[in-house]
Amino acid sequence: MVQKDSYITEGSPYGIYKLRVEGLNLYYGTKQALKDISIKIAPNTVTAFIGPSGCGKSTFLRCFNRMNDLIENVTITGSVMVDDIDIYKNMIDVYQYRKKIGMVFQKPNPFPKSIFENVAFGLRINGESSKSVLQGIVESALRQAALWEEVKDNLNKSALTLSGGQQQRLCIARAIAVKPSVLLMDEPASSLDPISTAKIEELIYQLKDQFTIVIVTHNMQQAARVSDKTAFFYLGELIEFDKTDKIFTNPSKEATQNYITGRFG
Ligand SMILES: Nc1ncnc2c1ncn2[C@@H]1O[C@H](COP(=O)(O)OP(=O)(O)OP(=O)(O)O)[C@@H](O)[C@H]1O
Repeated sequence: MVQKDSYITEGSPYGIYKLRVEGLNLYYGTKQALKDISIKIAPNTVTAFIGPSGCGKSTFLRCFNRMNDLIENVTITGSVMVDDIDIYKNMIDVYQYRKKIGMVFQKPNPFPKSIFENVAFGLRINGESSKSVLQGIVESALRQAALWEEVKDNLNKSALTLSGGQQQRLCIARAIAVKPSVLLMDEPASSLDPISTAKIEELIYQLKDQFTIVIVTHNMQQAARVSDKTAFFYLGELIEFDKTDKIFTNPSKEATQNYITGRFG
């Protein structure tokens, strides 16, 4: 039996990685934005992507749910394996696949619908119509997103009446209601005040029991607080990937050291 702790800290003793990328290159037209990226991410961990603006963090994050497919002129080579399946191979049904991957964006983007319908949205699309099932899952997702107590008496109110921090937790509830196995977060707290940010960070920490989480952040304190492992990117390359403590206290590469000490970026 694998000890969960060794799973988390040492990666995967039996080679079971949730996400495994090998030799990934991505071009926007002729401009290369990602260069020969390889990385292995263990299940039930939080991985932070850090690096100066324009280094490719968001582009790389979008490779995991094939969102770059929606951008014209993008070419991708190499492999991105999720649960040991290469998601860029032709036989993948992208629409079905994306359901496994939740995404939370920088700016909260609730639909102009009620709080309840925002969380129920993906479930309804998946064909769930039973009121009691929907109610149960909506409540559970809102509880997991630490929003239930604040909204339980107002589930029919428009989501747009919530504060920014509440809206972001609602978006997290919406993402997790359909039970994805991976949760991608692109600077999820950058538009929020410190109290809302602390709530989101607490949430990320708790959600890793159920999901594999990858978060892009400009905030190095945040990366240090919430992540198990940190990947430092620079000019489209993955410079260093290691345990978060190591990256922030004793990085192996000079470029990482320069970045975390604020010498550039
Ligand atoms: N849709 C696009 N078309 C062309 N180039 C793009 C596109 N999106 C990103 N790029 C370029 O790819 C590079 C990486 O951008 P990306 O947004 O991934 O970086 P980032 O590290 O997430 O930056 P930031 O921290 O500022 O969000 C940049 O040079 C950017 O200009």
